[in-house]
Amino acid sequence: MTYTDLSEQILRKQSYLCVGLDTDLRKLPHHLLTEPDPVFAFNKAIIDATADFAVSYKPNIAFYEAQGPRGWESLQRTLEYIPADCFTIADAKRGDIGNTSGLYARTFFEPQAAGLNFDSITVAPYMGRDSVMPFLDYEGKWVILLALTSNPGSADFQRLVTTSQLDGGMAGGGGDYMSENVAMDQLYQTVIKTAQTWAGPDRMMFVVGATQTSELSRIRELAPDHFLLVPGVGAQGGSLAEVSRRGLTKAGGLLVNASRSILYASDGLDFAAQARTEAQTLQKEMALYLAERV
Ligand SMILES: O=c1ccn([C@@H]2O[C@H](COP(=O)(O)O)[C@@H](O)[C@H]2O)c(=O)[nH]1
Repeated sequence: MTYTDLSEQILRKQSYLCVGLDTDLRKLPHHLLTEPDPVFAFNKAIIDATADFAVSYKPNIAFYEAQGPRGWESLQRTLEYIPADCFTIADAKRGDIGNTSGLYARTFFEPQAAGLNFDSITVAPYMGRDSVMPFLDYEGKWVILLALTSNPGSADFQRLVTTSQLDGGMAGGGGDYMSENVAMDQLYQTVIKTAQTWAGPDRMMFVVGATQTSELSRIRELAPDHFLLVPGVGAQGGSLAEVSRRGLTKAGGLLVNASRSILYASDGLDFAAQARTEAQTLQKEMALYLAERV
């Protein structure tokens, strides 16, 4: 899916909702456990119930890998079932030396390899350029790079202040605090600046937690046109209003993820109906913010 396609879907559906398919076998409604593939049966019902209000689906790969081969089959079935007008994200957080990243890219982008054909994958940036480029070798596929994550531990490394030489140094651009030829940035800011020399907004997004709204305006300055994947609304308590106020662009520019708050709104027979209500509530709020944006 292209940048323009995604932006058009957002405007058409009046939504930038990404439904996170963090499907935990232990949390499924009991009546589904007799299905041949309970995880797929659950995902199918959730997708049917939420597709009117979502522009994207994000299976978190950990939930499928934890079930061994049958989890992988559930993932394949789920991906095939997601409507073609929705942007698909493999939340896998991969990245390794180039040779190995190439195999990860094959896994998630080449249907004839592992039976998966995602639009995008989340990638950890800390092994640098050569660990990310193999994903970008796949034309039309997207990298979603972890920048400032939603968890408390994001402060351990991502918020550390780093220095870089402006005259031919690493960051390529001005820093938040300047002294002569040295720019000082937080590490996540260096990630955002440097990664923009690897790919443009048409192939790369950044992960920014909904719990990090104090940094969001600065992030928008650093990456004015990039889509941001924003998890952390719902169960993690992030504010959709704040994220939208600081992050929305003319093209939309946001994919806001909610997983548990939608998937597990009810554990009874009405789980899909309750998931639909949760998704619709978020979409209605998003439509208001889309109308208000400059
Ligand atoms: O910074 C990050 C990066 C990824 N995630 C993932 O998003 C979902 C959030 O789930 P909720 O149930 O809506 O909290 C989950 O798959 C995380 O692994 C994140 O939360 N923060």
